[in-house]
Amino acid sequence: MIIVKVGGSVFSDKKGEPENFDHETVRNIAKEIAKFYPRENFIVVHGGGSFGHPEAKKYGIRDGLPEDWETANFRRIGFTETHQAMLRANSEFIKAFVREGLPAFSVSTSSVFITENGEVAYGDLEVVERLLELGFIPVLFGDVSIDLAKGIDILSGDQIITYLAKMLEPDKVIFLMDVDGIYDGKPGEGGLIQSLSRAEIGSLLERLHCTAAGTDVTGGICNKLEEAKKIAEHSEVWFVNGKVPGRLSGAIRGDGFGTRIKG
Ligand SMILES: Nc1ncnc2c1ncn2[C@@H]1O[C@H](COP(=O)(O)OP(=O)(O)OP(=O)(O)O)[C@@H](O)[C@H]1O
Ligand SMILES: C=C(C)CCOP(=O)(O)O
Repeated sequence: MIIVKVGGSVFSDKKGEPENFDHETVRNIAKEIAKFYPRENFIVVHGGGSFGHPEAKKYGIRDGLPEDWETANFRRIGFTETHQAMLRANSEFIKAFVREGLPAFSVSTSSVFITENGEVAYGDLEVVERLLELGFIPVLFGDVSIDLAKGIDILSGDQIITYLAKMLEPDKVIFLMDVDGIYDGKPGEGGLIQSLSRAEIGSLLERLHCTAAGTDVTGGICNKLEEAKKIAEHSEVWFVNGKVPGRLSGAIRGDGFGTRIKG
């Protein structure tokens, strides 16, 4: 089984208009998956991009539910609005996949996982496992979450993947990004790292100063590398450019262009 994370920067321009969606890129991703399905089983997880992140930021969802009723209710409305924005992004994914004959099925992350300070506290994967057994492609997404410590929070797609990898032990986890892989520095400045061991991630994080978070509410490239370090305990991890046709196929075959992380 292969888990594919479609980064928010792949399917939308995070600095562009709210809720912009790159239909052509997602159609190409679906076409590439269709070349391997059903020989391979897939779980797809997508990020927030220009859908979830602006709403989450506007309503301060990561700050949780305060005592003050007015502010708490503002955030409750924001919790709902952010989830609805993510459902709209998810619906575009499902439509694109179904058009390519892929039985993609939407699974709402906020109905499966409970967090504690933004980390998965527990998740009930029975539905996901049964969907896989029945030949479906479960499609999850970064979402709002009920949080044991803060009341509400955001659960990033990258953290969902870490939990799925730990519980389901996929053969491979592939992160699709809008750049060619992980760079030793800022993209365009540092060189592309084609191969990385799990043990080398710590020193890379130090070299990157983890300042690449940009406008994301869930931590950008640093969070991604932190999660990749945990995932590599269970599976091979790839970071490839999801905007360039053929790169996903290369990672699925195992001879692709991008960054490969081994345990
Ligand atoms: N050293 C680096 N290597 C690779 N990308 C980097 C690096 N430093 C900064 N970046 C930036 O990180 C971005 C990817 O992180 P980002 O959080 O936007 O990923 P995403 O998975 O597309 O988004 P989301 O979390 O919304 O799903 C790239 O667009 C890239 O410009
Ligand atoms: C902001 C929301 C709702 C989802 C965040 O998920 P990510 O883009 O995978 O970090």
